[in-house]
Amino acid sequence: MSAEQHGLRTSELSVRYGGLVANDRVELRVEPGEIVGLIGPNGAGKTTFVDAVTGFTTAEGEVFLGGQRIDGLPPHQRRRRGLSRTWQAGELFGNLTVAQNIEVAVAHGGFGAIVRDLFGRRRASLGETVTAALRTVGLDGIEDTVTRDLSLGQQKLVGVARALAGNGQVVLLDEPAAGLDSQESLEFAERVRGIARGGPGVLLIDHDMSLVLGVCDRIYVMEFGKVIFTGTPAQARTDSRVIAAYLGVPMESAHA
Ligand SMILES: Nc1ncnc2c1ncn2[C@@H]1O[C@H](COP(=O)(O)OP(=O)(O)OP(=O)(O)O)[C@@H](O)[C@H]1O
Repeated sequence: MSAEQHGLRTSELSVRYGGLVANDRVELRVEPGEIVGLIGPNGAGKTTFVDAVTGFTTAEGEVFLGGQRIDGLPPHQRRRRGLSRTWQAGELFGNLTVAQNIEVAVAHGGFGAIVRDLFGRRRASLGETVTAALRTVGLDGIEDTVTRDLSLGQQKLVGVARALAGNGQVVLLDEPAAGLDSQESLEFAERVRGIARGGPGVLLIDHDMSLVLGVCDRIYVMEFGKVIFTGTPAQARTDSRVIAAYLGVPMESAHA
């Protein structure tokens, strides 16, 4: 089976908002177990890409998940097939418990790969699914805590657990580390590594360059809707197009 049969792949994905081409024939792939970064200046089209892939905005082009075309499907069916996301603004209900927040996102029998690893081959109960999702982000034991009582860092991780809990294949994290301090960001990077080790591919969008360059296997850089660079973090640090897109700011200190 070719590598194309796994993970997420887009082909010629374009999004237009009136006269603005917000995504311009984007070719991107995320393999299982791989952490891929998507970076670029404000307004480059990163969130638009996540919206297009997950079905929340109209796009032209093709989206494949596990080798199957999914671009004709509505968002909930893409999620059921194993594609999930977090939202930039967070999407948790502060007055619900952590478990309740995750339960509302769990589609029938989702979270397959990780739960099967942890609990054997039988279908997991809702409670097991919640516990497994929290364990993956290092937050086991807080199921009954009311979400607004958590720190911001913990809330971000609950958002990630919630995305994972409906998911088996690829998770798209849209600025998951925004608002975290540098220590929390380091811990978060460890958690992302743990998630990818568990099987799912991860697409990480963030303005924290030390997080993205430190944790990702490969990086895509987007500018004005186009992918202008693909390569390893080490290659990104010295690529003239990437440096120019960040206005000459050294990559290590380029925070938006
Ligand atoms: N619903 C919309 N209608 C019209 N234009 C939009 C819409 N959503 C985004 N845009 C425009 O598309 C372009 C890409 O926006 P997008 O939010 O995808 O960028 P981004 O790279 O995620 O930015 P940031 O880093 O600030 O989150 C911007 O020019 C933005 O103003």
